[in-house]
Amino acid sequence: MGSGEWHVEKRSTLRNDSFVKESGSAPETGCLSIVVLGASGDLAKKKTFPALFNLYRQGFLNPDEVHIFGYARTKLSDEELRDRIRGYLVDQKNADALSKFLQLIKYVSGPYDSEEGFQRLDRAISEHEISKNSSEGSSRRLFYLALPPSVYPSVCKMIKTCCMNKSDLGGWTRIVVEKPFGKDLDSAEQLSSQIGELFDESQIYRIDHYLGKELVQNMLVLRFANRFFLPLWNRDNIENVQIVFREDFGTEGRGGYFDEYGIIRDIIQNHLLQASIPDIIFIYLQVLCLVAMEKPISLKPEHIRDEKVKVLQSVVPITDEEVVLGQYEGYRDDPTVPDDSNTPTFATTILRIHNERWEGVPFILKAGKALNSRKAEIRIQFKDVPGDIFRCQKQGRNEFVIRLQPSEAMYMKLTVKQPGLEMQTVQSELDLSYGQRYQGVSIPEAYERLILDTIKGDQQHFVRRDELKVESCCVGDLYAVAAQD
Ligand SMILES: NC(=O)C1=CN([C@@H]2O[C@H](COP(=O)(O)OP(=O)(O)OC[C@H]3O[C@@H](n4cnc5c(N)ncnc54)[C@H](OP(=O)(O)O)[C@@H]3O)[C@@H](O)[C@H]2O)C=CC1
Ligand SMILES: O=C1O[C@H](COP(=O)(O)O)[C@@H](O)[C@H](O)[C@H]1O
Repeated sequence: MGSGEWHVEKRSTLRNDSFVKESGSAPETGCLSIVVLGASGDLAKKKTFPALFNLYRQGFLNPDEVHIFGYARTKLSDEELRDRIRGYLVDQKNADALSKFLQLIKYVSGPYDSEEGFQRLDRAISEHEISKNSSEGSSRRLFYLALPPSVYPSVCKMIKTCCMNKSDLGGWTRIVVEKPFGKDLDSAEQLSSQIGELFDESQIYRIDHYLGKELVQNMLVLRFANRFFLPLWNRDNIENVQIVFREDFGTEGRGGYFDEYGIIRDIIQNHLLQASIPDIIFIYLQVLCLVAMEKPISLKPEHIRDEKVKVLQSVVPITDEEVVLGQYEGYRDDPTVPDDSNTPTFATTILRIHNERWEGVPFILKAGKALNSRKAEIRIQFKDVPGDIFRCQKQGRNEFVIRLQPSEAMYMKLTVKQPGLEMQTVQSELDLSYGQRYQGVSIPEAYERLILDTIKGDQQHFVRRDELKVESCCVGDLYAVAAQD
């Protein structure tokens, strides 16, 4: 390879071979049925079906093996469902792939709590399996719950009663559930128990799609494959860590869902921490874990998740003084939001981690909807240089910034000599912007990657039950503050 050239391996080779070797699980083949429950909804059309289409057109879903089923209460024909989602499937230019993909989709309408509907769904899946497996073989059934969490227990019960894979020769049944996983510790535990009575932990994939974002997936590599960071990543060198999520749009008709959960559960608990504050804060806990955790003993999912749990267990209870909540003007104008709603759409809080590495370092989490820009980033701010000899100028701090979106990038802010005859300092950047450095490489959408992981049985980027419990504990204080206000 010439200088300046680089080589991108196919994703399947990149991670999975090493992972499969470590975990000892063999790649699986055979008939695959993917069932999207809540197929009439917002998530299904915006994220789930587009991710499935992208996997299909890149060759990750074999048309000889796969069939996709939509299930929801709304009465629709197969063609009506296809028409609803067609506009969200990107590669409109590749009409052939698009129409072949749409033909793989069938729709079954039924309630979420009646065996009759799920028996019809089971028959549709079985017909597909029989048509694909001329001789009996392993069959794989993936149920994706693109639904409000309130219906998870009944849907899981129906799947267990009516729709499990029947092959004695292998295969599996897996369940993907979306956050928020409950509203507080009690409801999270209750939901976990209800689902846990029906399925093994190895069958349950709790999805937080921020864990599928390229730069979040890069965190372990950055931290543990670079000598640069190893000695600096601690309380001796780091002043604070900021994890920020801003959206420049509001609830847009999702108020019915959002108002019940709020920004803490929507984002902070899930994506940023995966604990339990307004929906936005939920997102942040997982990201925080990746920034703060110790090196796992291997890349095995259980080893990584063990280290994340330790971080969450070390989070100190949040105090009222370190929480600010707000609601954007106009939120209550959304017809799906109650006129007297007090639900926060903005939250900022400080988390403190009581361990040897992080004692005294504030982790500042900020998340908000309908702000003036859209951005998600992790900003590591370093301490000032001791004994600064450039006193004439106020030196900027060193910062390491990981921008998750938009335009994935990471850059280091550092002080250099201003070019010229004078000895003056100036802040500059070492910049790795993905758009420039990896031109022509398409970065997979988070959901693509995570759905592929569920098919491969890799739970590394999903939330384990005990992680969820500790998360809910650590943000429980935040919920309490939100409830007071
Ligand atoms: N939308 C998004 O961008 C994202 C959503 N999520 C998560 O995905 C899940 C689904 O979200 P989303 O698609 O936005 O939600 P929707 O409100 O669009 O609900 C999805 C479907 O569920 C059914 N449904 C809605 N409300 C109820 C109810 N009260 N009881 C029973 N069924 C109901 C409806 O189908 P029908 O009436 O036809 O049965 C609806 O089409 C949530 O857990 C959310 O947190 C996660 C990340 C992003
Ligand atoms: O889970 C959610 O995430 C989206 C933001 O996802 P992004 O990948 O587009 O950044 C957020 O809008 C939504 O409220 C929340 O439920």
